[in-house]
Amino acid sequence: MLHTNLSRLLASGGPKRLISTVNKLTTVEVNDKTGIAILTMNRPPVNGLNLELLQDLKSSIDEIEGNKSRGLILTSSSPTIFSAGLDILEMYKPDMDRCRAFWSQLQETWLALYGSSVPTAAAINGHSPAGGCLLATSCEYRVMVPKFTIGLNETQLGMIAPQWFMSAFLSVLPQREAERALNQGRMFTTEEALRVGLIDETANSKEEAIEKCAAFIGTFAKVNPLARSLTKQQFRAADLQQLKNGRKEDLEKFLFTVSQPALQKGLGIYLEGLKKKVKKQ
Ligand SMILES: CC/C=C\C/C=C\C/C=C\CC/C=C/CC(=O)SCCNC(=O)CCNC(=O)[C@H](O)C(C)(C)COP(=O)(O)OP(=O)(O)OC[C@H]1O[C@@H](n2cnc3c(N)ncnc32)[C@H](O)[C@@H]1OP(=O)(O)O
Repeated sequence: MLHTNLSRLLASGGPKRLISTVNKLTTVEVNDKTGIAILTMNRPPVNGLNLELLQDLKSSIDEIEGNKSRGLILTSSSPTIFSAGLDILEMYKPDMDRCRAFWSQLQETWLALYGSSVPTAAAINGHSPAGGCLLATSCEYRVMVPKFTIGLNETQLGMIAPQWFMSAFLSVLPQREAERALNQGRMFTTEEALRVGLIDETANSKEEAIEKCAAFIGTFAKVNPLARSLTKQQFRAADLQQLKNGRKEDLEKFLFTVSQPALQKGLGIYLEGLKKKVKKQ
């Protein structure tokens, strides 16, 4: 079968062409034979989504859209973290001009990924909280390696996930499951995520996860690309439009939220907790 051959080729490490080294925090590798692009996040230690990583992600997505790749697989160069979500340092004691640019870029990058015309899949090779989960659920397919966690934990930080985070989550999970998980700020283990349908498959390694993502993308090999992409866009149009219409209001809500002293206090305590955890190990 064509898609099986595609995934074998990709996994075999077959002929790969590095077509972009321009961005500092992401790389794009397109397999010459399969035409599938692997977009890798590379911002140690945890792929925290700061302004620059979000800019590089957006520019890599644009590049993949422009070079006629047959699909996009999003993954991470870290062996244990897909993405730790938004870089909390962008929200803690922020410079308000940068904070504005940061949130606007997050909106821009999400619109590009969720609305991408090429088939998208996430090879989740590590923990994927909050913004990491947003990236994964914005893709059409998810394959995750065991012993990691994924979910929208915003309420655990005293924050509210914006409507468009919920839209991506709701494109994967039924409303009842999604509502409960968001209210709890629940992080799912790989096994739990598979059980509820937050991920589609598990894989024993990053390579196998990429292979399974490639197999998913291969299922479109015989489908008319324009018909496929317009169908996808119709499914996602209302979610995309909702943010496009409300971008300014969403930005103002975010800036208001981060300027609240109670939120700043909470973030400070949360960051301290992350650092203490490091010292204990
Ligand atoms: C009505 C209102 C309507 C709408 C609302 C409007 C606006 C909404 C407002 C706000 C929305 C905000 C949305 C936020 C979404 C997010 O993404 S918030 C970020 C959430 N992320 C997390 O909670 C993850 C925290 N990190 C971890 O759990 C662990 O680090 C992780 C499991 C990822 C990895 O663990 P481990 O391998 O053990 O690594 P360490 O914990 O040791 O971490 C290494 C260093 O990295 C630092 N770090 C980790 N995560 C982050 C992060 N997200 N941001 C910044 N820094 C991070 C950690 O402190 C360590 O730093 P050190 O080396 O000690 O300096």
